Amino acid sequence: MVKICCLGAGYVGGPTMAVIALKCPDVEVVVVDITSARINAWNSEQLPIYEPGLDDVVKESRGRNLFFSTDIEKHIGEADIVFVSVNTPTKTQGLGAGKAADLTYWECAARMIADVAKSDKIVVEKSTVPVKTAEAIEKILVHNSKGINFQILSNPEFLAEGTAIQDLFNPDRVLIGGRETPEGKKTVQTLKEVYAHWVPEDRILTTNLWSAELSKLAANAFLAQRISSVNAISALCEATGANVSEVAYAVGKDARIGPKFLNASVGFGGSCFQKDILNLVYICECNGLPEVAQYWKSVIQINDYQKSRFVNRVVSSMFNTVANKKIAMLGFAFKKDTGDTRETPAIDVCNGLLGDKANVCIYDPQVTEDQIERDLAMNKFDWDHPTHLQPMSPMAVKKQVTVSSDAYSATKDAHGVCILTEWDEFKTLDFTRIYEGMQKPAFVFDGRNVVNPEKLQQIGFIVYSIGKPLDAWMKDMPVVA
Ligand SMILES: NC(=O)c1ccc[n+]([C@@H]2O[C@H](COP(=O)([O-])OP(=O)(O)OC[C@H]3O[C@@H](n4cnc5c(N)ncnc54)[C@H](O)[C@@H]3O)[C@@H](O)[C@H]2O)c1
Ligand SMILES: O=c1ccn([C@@H]2O[C@H](COP(=O)(O)OP(=O)(O)O[C@H]3O[C@H](CO)[C@@H](O)[C@H](O)[C@H]3O)[C@@H](O)[C@H]2O)c(=O)[nH]1
Repeated sequence: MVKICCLGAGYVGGPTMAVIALKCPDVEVVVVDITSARINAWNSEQLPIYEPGLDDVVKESRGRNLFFSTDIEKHIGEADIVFVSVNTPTKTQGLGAGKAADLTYWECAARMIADVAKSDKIVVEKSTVPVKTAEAIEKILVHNSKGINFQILSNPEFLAEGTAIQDLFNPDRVLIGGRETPEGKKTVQTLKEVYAHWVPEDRILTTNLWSAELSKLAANAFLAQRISSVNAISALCEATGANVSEVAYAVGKDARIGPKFLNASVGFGGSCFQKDILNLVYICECNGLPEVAQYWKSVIQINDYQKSRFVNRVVSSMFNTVANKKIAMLGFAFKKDTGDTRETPAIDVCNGLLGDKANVCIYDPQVTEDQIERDLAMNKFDWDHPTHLQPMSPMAVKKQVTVSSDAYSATKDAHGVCILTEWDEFKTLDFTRIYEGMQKPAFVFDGRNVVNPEKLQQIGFIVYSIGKPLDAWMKDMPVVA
């Protein structure tokens, strides 16, 4: 029986390994982590992450050929294939701070593998890493082990949160990069056989190591670039009376462009896009390519612009002040169907409103009050660090922020409602009831284009929808971006 051990029981390690175990009953999969609370949760009824379909997948394999453990040494020792899916956040200090990937966790993992391995192993990069990381990892493994043969593969993960299970069941592609030596090719084949249990062969791509590592950063950069492109156009739509949904539809009808990933929004969030583009920018700078670095940096600059544009629109529409006004925030997660708040635009929007002295009342179906407090107390780029390293929530957050358990109480007596996550339940809210409970004039600022602006205007709301023709109320109001 092939034995797999995965270091890192997070958003990637957990679901990915659960699917491998489900699809390959002849393979034993053990997911290990340094955080025992996370492992305990994976072994309980309340999994540590919310992901549609995940519970069923875990239930079917857990205890059969899927295990979660904190005994890292034992399971690395027994494994034939060691996946490493530890976090690779943006560095917050020192050389490359705010841009470069922090490989501390990866290096620790590699040293641990070298330390405890007593038999040959295939080590698989599952985390997103800078191109050429495999070379450094190989050196650590070789220099610190006693004659053991390590083969390294790059197998970046392309799942998106909220659709992780369907993405893993039916991936557009699985990418495996390896050394172009006979042994390297054999190793690629071994991993290919694992995925071949359920992924059609023509979707399993094999490349050299550097192409695989770089393809992951490039794919995220391309995806984020589409969002920044449509968001940039959304600002022009508001200035001219064009409708961004109509423009995106017309543009996306061109088969060369395609319709996906063209939804204008308050900005992209999540643990990957910003981090990976910053990493790409840093790599370009280190390779003497400042123009290329600037090109990708602009994707993030437009994203930051979009978030501040949204806050400024809220404040300027409400008589240029939100001081002491209750603003309801519907949605805090970075997208629907996840409880993940890493780099969610809601943090920036909330901070912007708090800076203008608003009282913000937040409702999100999957995000806890504790999480919101932690997020609002964090410095930028602190998001992917262990909980115990995060600063405590300051009193200001406690004073100005409340969390509600439903949309109706969150919006009660509010002056304005900001929609920041496209949860399905927000599409079917009773907005007449919400309007009746609010201060007048009542505003809705839709950062995800989930409501029908005309219908809400008929109820009496003043409505702002990203990139849509402006409400008469806002037409002549200058907005400083
Ligand atoms: N989240 C996503 O949707 C996604 C998708 C594709 C790729 N990625 C990439 O995958 C990697 C992991 O992302 P994530 O979202 O799962 O992160 P995460 O923070 O949810 O999980 C990482 C886990 O690794 C553990 N860890 C750290 N050092 C360890 C060690 N030495 N041994 C064992 N466990 C250790 C941490 O305790 C944590 O539980 C990142 O590089 C990320 O860029 C993420
Ligand atoms: O048209 C769109 C599509 C997405 N978003 C936003 O973009 C962010 C990221 O969304 P998405 O890409 O769906 O989720 P992630 O889980 O961040 O997944 C991305 O990042 C992962 C981590 O690297 C990759 O594996 C995935 O392929 C890649 O889609 C979210 O805030 C979305 O709301 C938009 O604003 N408009």
